[in-house]
Amino acid sequence: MNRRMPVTVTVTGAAGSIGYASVFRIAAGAMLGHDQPVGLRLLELPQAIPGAVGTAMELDDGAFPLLTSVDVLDDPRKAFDGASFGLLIGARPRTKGMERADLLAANSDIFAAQGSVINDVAADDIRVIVVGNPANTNAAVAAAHAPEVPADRFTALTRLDHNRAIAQLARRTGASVTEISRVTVWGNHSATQYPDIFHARVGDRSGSDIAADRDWLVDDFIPTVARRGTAIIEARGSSSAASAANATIDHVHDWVLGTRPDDWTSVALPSPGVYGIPEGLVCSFPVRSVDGGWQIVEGLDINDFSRARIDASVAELQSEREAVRTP
Ligand SMILES: NC(=O)c1ccc[n+]([C@@H]2O[C@H](COP(=O)([O-])OP(=O)(O)OC[C@H]3O[C@@H](n4cnc5c(N)ncnc54)[C@H](O)[C@@H]3O)[C@@H](O)[C@H]2O)c1
Ligand SMILES: O=C(O)C[C@H](O)C(=O)O
Repeated sequence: MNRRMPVTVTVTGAAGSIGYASVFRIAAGAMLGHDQPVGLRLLELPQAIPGAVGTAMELDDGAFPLLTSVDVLDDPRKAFDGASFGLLIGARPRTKGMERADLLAANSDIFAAQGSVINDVAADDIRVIVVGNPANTNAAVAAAHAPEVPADRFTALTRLDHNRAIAQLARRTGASVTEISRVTVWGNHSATQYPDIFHARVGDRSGSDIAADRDWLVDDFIPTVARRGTAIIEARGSSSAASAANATIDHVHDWVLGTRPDDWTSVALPSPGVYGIPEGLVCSFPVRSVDGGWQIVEGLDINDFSRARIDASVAELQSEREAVRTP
């Protein structure tokens, strides 16, 4: 019999594509472990409540041993009350022909309001992952409206980019994904992101050896990873859903249960001012999870090739930050 207390996980946009692809795996224990009971709160806009009710019915029908409760709510204050995890997925997704900049104004109000509610009612150990785009800046907005929550509890999803980079590297080298470690995605979850393989290991090969083929690196690897989201929108007519849900679960799983030994992952979190990245900017870094908190891997040599690309993505983050109003 399981004697651990259930933890409350609030999922916003629960009736949407990523929400739907996430909640069943959370209920099955893939995110917090197979010994951790979970109470799910599904937050939706009023017009999407019927869809969320249907999802809740299906969760019931899964008879998940770890799932202790499911609540469908349209009131953020009730949804985040006592929550230990906030998966902030609900947002307006980018559709064909829409620029990310268009999303800034539409979404910053949502994340300001949710940050403020999290500040007021969430559990003291609240950990937030922002998935809704533009994810880095939305996380910065939410954090800015939650002054009583430590800023490093607000993160944004770049694990999908990290996983995409590993998959492309595996395809290129013929290695299994399990043989690949120490990949880093720097910067923004956007086309300016920089997937860095200079410190990676692929079996017994070094990433810098693989990166020596600059034509492949510049013309194939980096743009394939950085533009994968757009390629998926073009192919599917809507943005990635199952892979985004998978990455969200990977992110929280590693945050709570730790990163692989001798490896790291990529997470966007407020910069403490390392690697020349301005303090407070929600930027993707190489990180390890230690005792339930993210620690940036410091001291990596950044060559000129990498520096220019990191700086370009950081410049974009700065312009996004300037475009949204924060207190
Ligand atoms: N960071 C990443 O790696 C990544 C990857 C893929 C998609 N995304 C982003 O994730 C977001 C969700 O994508 P999706 O495909 O699930 O979209 P979707 O349109 O299928 O679902 C979004 C859901 O959010 C709900 N919603 C909107 N505003 C809300 C609010 N204020 N409170 C609660 N719910 C709200 C909508 O009613 C809808 O059901 C989009 O912004 C998309 O661009 C991010
Ligand atoms: O919605 C998008 O803009 C794309 C999405 O963030 C993705 O990376 O798949």
